[in-house]
Amino acid sequence: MKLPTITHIRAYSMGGAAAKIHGQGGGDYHDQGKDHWIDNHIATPMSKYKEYEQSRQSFGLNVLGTLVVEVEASDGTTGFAISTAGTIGCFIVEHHLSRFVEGKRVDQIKLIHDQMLNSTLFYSGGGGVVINTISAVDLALWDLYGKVVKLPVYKLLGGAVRDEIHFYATGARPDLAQKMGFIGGKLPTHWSSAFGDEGIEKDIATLADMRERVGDKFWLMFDCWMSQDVNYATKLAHAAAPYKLKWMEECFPPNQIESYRELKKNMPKGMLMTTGEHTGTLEGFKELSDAGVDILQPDVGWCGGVTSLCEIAAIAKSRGQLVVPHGSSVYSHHAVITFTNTPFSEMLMTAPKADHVRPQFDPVLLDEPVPHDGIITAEELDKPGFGVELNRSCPLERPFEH
Ligand SMILES: C[C@H](O)[C@H](O)[C@@H](O)[C@@H](O)C(=O)O
Ligand SMILES: [Mg+2]
Repeated sequence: MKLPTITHIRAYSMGGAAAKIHGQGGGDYHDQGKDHWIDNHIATPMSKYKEYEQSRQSFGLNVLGTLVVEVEASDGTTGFAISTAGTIGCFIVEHHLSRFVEGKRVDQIKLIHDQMLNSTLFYSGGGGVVINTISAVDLALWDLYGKVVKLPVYKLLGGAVRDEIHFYATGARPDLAQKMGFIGGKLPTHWSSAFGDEGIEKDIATLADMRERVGDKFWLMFDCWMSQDVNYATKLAHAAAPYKLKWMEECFPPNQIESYRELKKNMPKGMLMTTGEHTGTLEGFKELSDAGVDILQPDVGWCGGVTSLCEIAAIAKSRGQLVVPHGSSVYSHHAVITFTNTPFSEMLMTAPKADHVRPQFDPVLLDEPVPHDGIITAEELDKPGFGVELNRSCPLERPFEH
């Protein structure tokens, strides 16, 4: 089969500080409207500042906005993907990365990936918005390739190793998630080292209440979003053990490898330590794996795309560790269903009260699949590419053209 070449790459943004319309959700799923659980006194490294304690949007968590990357082939087929990079990402795609994409064949994804990574090293530092942007291009290329050869991405990656993906839910209401058929509920912590022992008491009270509601078998986890120090995390883990907390997630910033190593030694035996959603390089994941992280949690839109996610999964596999990507919808589903060390996955509840299942990247992806009874089947993923289309009625802007 003679494969077409890529003739155009285009970048659009939605939301974020540069946009007129906010609270749309989308690729930057923290860019939600008012009274949303995801912006209600969640503990962060900024919690120590009174003015930034209540809301993560107040310190700019939704400042970037959604990046949409669209690629077009010489046969007219288009592919696209999204991530969290907004207008900055549009600039990088149009004025820098486009030169590595246009003119290549649709199957030259790994070559393009390596050129994007190496050509941006002088300003990416190996992570952050540059890697988010590269991830969106990589995902768009996989989508285009699948749509050209009329195969789902998971089949391009070697096929499913299981018939279904089972999900835990992240949100304020694990008790409701249990009723929806999820296998567990991950609670954001609302307090942190900045609040001392009182913070531990308050989050433990929430955990105890949830354990009462869900019974003994349902998984409960804490997501600590980089807000702790080793001593606080150690005390919280031991206080949580009687309530069968399954894991402590992202207690520290991504580069505090020694803190993770220390916490792993201090934690109650059997409790898992997880992290990775804000790490953007293979080297970073290797260091976390070396530090004893039990579950690596890359975000496929923030770690280098599917191409990088497959390499990260191999790092975990080489040590008998799991890779359970941070919630990233179809972009993660198509990869994890081909991974033997991903026994379950994450569904981020973006409904404002976490009381029903809303597509994570709503409203940007048309036909975005969601778990039913906590499950998505391989069959539901059986559509070309990532199986979704761009909702062109969204307020998308193309700020730069190359
Ligand atoms: C719920 C957490 O605070 C974050 O908002 C979430 O995006 C992430 O940490 C997660 O693991 O889902
Ligand atoms: Mg997390």
